[in-house]
Amino acid sequence: METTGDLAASVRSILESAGERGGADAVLDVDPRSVERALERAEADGRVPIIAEVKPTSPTSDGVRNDDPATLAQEMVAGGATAISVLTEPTHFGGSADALRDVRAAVDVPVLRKDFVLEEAHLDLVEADLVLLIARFVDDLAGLLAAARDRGFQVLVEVHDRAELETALEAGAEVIGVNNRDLARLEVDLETFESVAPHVPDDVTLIAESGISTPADVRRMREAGADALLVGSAIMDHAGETDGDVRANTRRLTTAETDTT
Ligand SMILES: O=C(O)c1ccccc1NCC(=O)[C@H](O)[C@H](O)COP(=O)(O)O
Repeated sequence: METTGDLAASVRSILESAGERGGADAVLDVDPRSVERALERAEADGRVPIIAEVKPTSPTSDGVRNDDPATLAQEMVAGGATAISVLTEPTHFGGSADALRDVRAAVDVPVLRKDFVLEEAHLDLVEADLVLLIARFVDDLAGLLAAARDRGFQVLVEVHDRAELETALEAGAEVIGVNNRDLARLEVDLETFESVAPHVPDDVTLIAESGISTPADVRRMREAGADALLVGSAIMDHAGETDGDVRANTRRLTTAETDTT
């Protein structure tokens, strides 16, 4: 696992906290909502498949939103979101397992657990339909992927470059996210997705992550091959530039391919 290399101080701190967090007493047995079917439904409806993220704050956010996570998620679904991502990391993102439980009970779309899962016991914190594994931070990606699937989770493996993509493919990942955020400087660059996407096999579900703000960004990522897009900040609007209307912010992105005005 990469812990000391070229990483922002906040990311090193996130990893330290993650390493100290325990697991749970029982091994989970999840009955997941299908991500593939949710994507098919969105495409059939003419909605851009957006995974909208309940992200109270983050090291790069301009503020904190303390709204009820379940209400936020319902508003995102009303705006056309295909799935919901919920941060469960507590110390840097304001997330919690309870938030994810509440969200999953309040919506009927798949819910992604967004966290820094480093070892098998971390998987058992809370049920979700999809769990994130970050290729760079996991020692035995194939082993953790298998452990997650054994519990019933679908797995999103996050990569940032070609080498991490190869690691993910060798481990058997079927859903891959390319993170446009560079974890050394925490800057986003949509060219990251554009440079990695052509090397992803067609049978992999491909997700563009981070830094997607506008309908033009959505169209750009879709043209580069994204089957779905993970969006947090532009929907949460921590700075309150859009009156915090997450339904409208989600709708602006889910309609990006039909409303080009
Ligand atoms: O968002 C951050 O500030 C951040 C900092 C350090 C590590 C990870 C971080 N974000 C995690 C994510 O993957 C994003 O929340 C997600 O991709 C959505 O990104 P965005 O739409 O840019 O909020």
